Formats: sequence, C-alpha cells, structure tokens
Amino acid sequence: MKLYRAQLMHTPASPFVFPDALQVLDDGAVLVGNGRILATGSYTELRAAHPQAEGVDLRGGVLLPGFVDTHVHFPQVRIIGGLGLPLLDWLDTYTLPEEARFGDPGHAAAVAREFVSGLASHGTTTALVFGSHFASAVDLLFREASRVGLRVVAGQVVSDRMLRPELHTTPERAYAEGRELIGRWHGQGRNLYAVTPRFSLSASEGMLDACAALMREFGDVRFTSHINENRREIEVVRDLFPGSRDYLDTYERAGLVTRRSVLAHSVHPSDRELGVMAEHRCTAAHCPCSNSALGSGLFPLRRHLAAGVHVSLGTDVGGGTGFSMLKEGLQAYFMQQLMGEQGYSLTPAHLLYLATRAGAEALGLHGLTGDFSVGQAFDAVYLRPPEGSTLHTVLRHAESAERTLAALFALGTQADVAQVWVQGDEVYARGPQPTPEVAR
Ligand SMILES: Nc1nc2[nH]cnc2c(=O)[nH]1
Ligand SMILES: [Zn+2]
Repeated sequence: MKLYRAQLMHTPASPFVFPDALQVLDDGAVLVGNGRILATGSYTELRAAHPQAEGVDLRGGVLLPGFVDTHVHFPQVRIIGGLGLPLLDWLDTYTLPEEARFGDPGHAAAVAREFVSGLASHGTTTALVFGSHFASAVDLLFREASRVGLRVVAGQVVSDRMLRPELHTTPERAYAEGRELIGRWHGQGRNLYAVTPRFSLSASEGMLDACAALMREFGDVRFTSHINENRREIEVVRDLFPGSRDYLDTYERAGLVTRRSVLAHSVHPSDRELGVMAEHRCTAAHCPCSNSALGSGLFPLRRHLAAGVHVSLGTDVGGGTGFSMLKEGLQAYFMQQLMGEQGYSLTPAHLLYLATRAGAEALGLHGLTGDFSVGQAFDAVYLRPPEGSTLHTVLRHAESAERTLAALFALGTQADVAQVWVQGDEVYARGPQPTPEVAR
C-alpha cells in the first residue's frame, strides 16, 4: 500500500448541478493498494490509521485526477498547428494527406509512440481516440497504449466517400475489420473499442448501418463521430441526406445516438438536436482550441446545459493546438466569457470537472476514473511547476485552493506535469530539472 501526500482537488459531482462540488484537501492523502483508491482524506488521519503504508511525499504541488480527453485524433500529431483554414480546406490540405500515410506500419508505429507519450506527458490518463482508417495502424495504437499503460477508447475510422481513395472502405469491410479489432482489443487490459465513422459527410447510409450493426452486436462498445462543427460542412451533409431532418438525424436514423455516443463539436445545433441528444443521454465533446483555430464558432454551452445535454472536453489534436487539457479548460473559459449573456461563466471547479469527471461520465467510466473517490483506480496527475516559473510564483502566493486551481488552468503547461499514474502504475515522470542558476 502507498500513501500519496499532497494538496488534492477533485470534483466527484458536477459543479453545474452542485455549486460546492469542488473538494479540496490542503494536506490530503490518497491510500492506494493494487492500483485502487482505498481511502481519501486528511494526511494526518490516514497516516495514523495506516502507519505501515509506504509514504510518497508530493507536497509542493497539486494532485488532480488524470485528465480525460474525449476527442483526439491519433494520426494528426504531426500536423498540429496547421492554422488559417476552415474545416473542409484544412482536411484537404493538411489532414487527409497525412492520414493516408498510416498504411505504412513504420510511420504508424512511430506516430503511435509520439501520440501516447503526448497524452501521458500532458497528464491525460484516459482518451477517446479517433484511430486511423487503416486497421493495421489501429492495432499499433492499441499496442502502444497497452505498453505504456494508458486507458484508451479507440476505433478504426471508417468512410466510403468524399475523402481520398486510400482512405475509403466499404460497409462490408468496415464491419469485418471492426469485428476483428473488437475481438482483439475491446476489454483487453485498459483498452476499449469505439465504433468511429469519420462524419456523415464521408459515410453513406450503408456505412452508418454497418456501424449500427457493430453497436447492436457488441452491447458495450462506444460510439463516436463529429457533428455540427462548421456551417459549410452542415450544408454538404444536408445535401447528402435529403431525407434527414438535420445532422443529428443522419446518426439517429441508424440508431447511433445513445448513452454510448460521444459527438464532437456540436457548435451549431438546433433545439431539436439538443432535445434528442439529451433524451438519448449522449455527450457533446467540446473542443474549444480546435473551434477557435478552425474558426468553427462559439460552442453554445448554455443551450446544451439548458437542454440537459452532457458536455465533456476534448483537445481535437490536430485541429486543436496540442494535448493540454489545461489549455482546453482555459480556452473554454475564454470563449464563454466572450459570448456575453449567451455565455456561461465557468469557475475553476467547472474547468476541473470538464477536464476529468465529465469525460469519465461520457465514456461510462465514472465508476473507474475521473475523481479520487474510494474504489476508483488511482489515475492521477501531479502538477508541480519548476522553481522560477511564473506558475511557481503564483502558486506560492495563492490565497485559496480556487485561486490555485485557476492559476493551474491559466498558466499550466506540459512543463508542469511532474508525474502521472494510471491504476497506480507510473506512466510518465518528468526528467530531472535544471538547477536554478545561483547568483554570484
Ligand atoms: N476537427 C475535425 N473535424 C473533422 N470532421 C471530420 N474529420 C475531422 C477531423 O479530423 N477533425
Ligand atoms: Zn475531430
């Protein structure tokens, strides 16, 4: 058993429902055995009750639940930063040419390493991942995630039109390869499978039906796709599905809108779509950096909440600008501030919830990860800014835990991630810090 001592913060409940949902232990501790949380509480009390536990002293930083990124693309690591284009031009110019390279196992294996280490070194312990169009590359992604120990929910991306020939498949082949991948990876170790049509624009009704067949056959796999991201995209989808009421209906008709569904973006939903998403308890994965970079629009968070739609957060690498869930939280906050009365003023507690527990709920993993409640896996990120950094200075002078949390979102980066665990296993540790220069 290990006793981790630190300033702890987590949100076991939603601050959108319970205003005092943020739980803070200034001198707190988590007792961990076999990767599971056995107790969470004050250090003094837990130490007295468990004198034999091995101590891990993490004072001087903040321990948070590992981040849950509910929308991120494996084959897009190397194209992060392709700024200046709207969605469909960005796909044609930067994204699809890079994704076409993943038929080469050498390329796919190298990027799988970059991708998984990118997630872990930013404190992300669970991710819902858009895989590759190539089944062999999806195998390599799951293999690398297993080697490192990260939790991934991932799937082969399937499409049968409008992209480029190398990225197209058929409904029959998509079903067959999906079945094989599910058999090999779903429920193996920390891996889960997500059925992943790229978006309705690139998936015919037949392809969506093949996805639905997998969802019916495997009652526990997840579903993810894109929705209502960009106005031009929405027009094209309307033309491609003349019989559908709206974008959501293209998925709804196939039976793909359920509690197991996470739909990324939802920047331009109608009231009908929000009502149906809420009724079927599917999640909208909000990707604020991507929405800003691609000029997609301002996410109507207040309307989602009013309709009762569950919302989580995603980086959308590489439309987004990196793996940092802290940056996504800050950008979500900025965008809501800029929306005036239509915005929702987010507190640090909301940001923490969106970056952790909300994602676990979206994936149906809230009994396993997302907060420090007893029985959960010990999935955690230890943030400890290097001495001399601005964040270090601000934390030293923070007057409350809320101010500390706000400063972590405002200033925190990959450089502040000191250590990361999944189910008690260390999946990342920062290298030695350069000694601050001594003044002579
Ligand atoms: N942001 C984003 N939207 C998409 N819609 C379809 N494919 C993509 C993608 O790769 N990124
Ligand atoms: Zn995306």
